[in-house]
Parts: sequence; structure tokens; C-alpha cells
Amino acid sequence: MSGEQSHGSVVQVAVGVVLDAAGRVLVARRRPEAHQGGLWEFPGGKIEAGEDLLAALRRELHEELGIRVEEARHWFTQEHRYPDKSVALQICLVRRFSGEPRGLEGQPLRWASVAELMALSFPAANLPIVAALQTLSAELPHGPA
Ligand SMILES: Nc1nc2c([nH]c(=O)n2[C@@H]2O[C@H](COP(=O)(O)OP(=O)(O)OP(=O)(O)O)[C@@H](O)[C@H]2O)c(=O)[nH]1
Repeated sequence: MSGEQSHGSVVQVAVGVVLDAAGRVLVARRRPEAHQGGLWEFPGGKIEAGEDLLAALRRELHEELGIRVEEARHWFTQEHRYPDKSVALQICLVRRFSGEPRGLEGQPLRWASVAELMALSFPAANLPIVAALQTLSAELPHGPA
């Protein structure tokens, strides 16, 4: 757990909902041996001690995808208690970035419409995020972007 920013025993995670111009969302498949392995996720990772949320988001998305975040904002916090750990996902909407996302850690990537997201398997903590994206895309005539 060293290097992780924890409040009590809650692991703080910077999570990027990266949107393209068509309103599709970038998802990655977690490596099989990881916590919640094999499931799809939104790119991101643990916030380091003393690290600012958006700095953590920029660092993680650069390390994992090779992109530079140009415009992002905190959207909401989703807390979840798994049997083995508790997480606080700090969900950020990433509306502008530069570079073409690549799975630099070998993780499969795909762009999915909000409707397509519904057919993918996510960790339980992510289900409210998918629901929030549905609401967002229903409110906006041209999708979440
Ligand atoms: N990046 C990311 N993590 C998520 C999501 N949903 C979710 O429950 N998590 C949880 O948040 C925690 C932090 O994710 P991480 O990617 O930095 O951690 P990890 O387990 O791969 O790293 P580790 O092997 O160093 O422990 C994990 O327990 C992971 O299961 C998500 O959509 N994206």
C-alpha cells in the first residue's frame, strides 16, 4: 500500500472517462491477474500521496495510453467497498486530449458508445458510472461529448 493516497483504508483512484468527438468512451481491459482482473475499466490508477487529482489523471493516462490530457474536470466521486478493499473512484470527464491512445501496458482498448458499454463487464464500482453516462447522453442531443 505504500505510495497510495489513503483516507482511512480507502484507496483513492483517478479515473478518466475519455470521450471522442462522436461521444464514444474509451475503455480498457484489466490484466487477468489484477484486482477485478479481466473486466473492462476506465483508464486511471491510484493517486499517489500528496498528488493532485488532475495531476494523477494526467500521469496515469500518459503512462497507460500515451495521451496528453488537455481538458478534464472532476465529475463525481464513486465509493465502493469490495470484499478485499475499499476504493473511492474520482471520476473525471476528459473532453480534450492529444495523441492517439495506445495500450502501452499491453491492455486491450476499445472505443464504445454508451449503448455498447452496457454489454461489457465492469467492476461493480463502475456500474453507477455507466448509468451516469446514460443519463448524460440522454440529456445531450449529440451524446456525452
Ligand atoms: N483504473 C481503474 N480502477 C478501477 C476502476 N474501477 C475499479 O473498481 N477500480 C479499482 O481501483 C483500484 C485502483 O486501480 P489501479 O488500476 O491503479 O490498481 P491496480 O490494482 O491495477 O494496481 P496494483 O496492481 O498496483 O494494485 C483497483 O482496486 C481497481 O480494481 C476503473 O474503472 N479504473
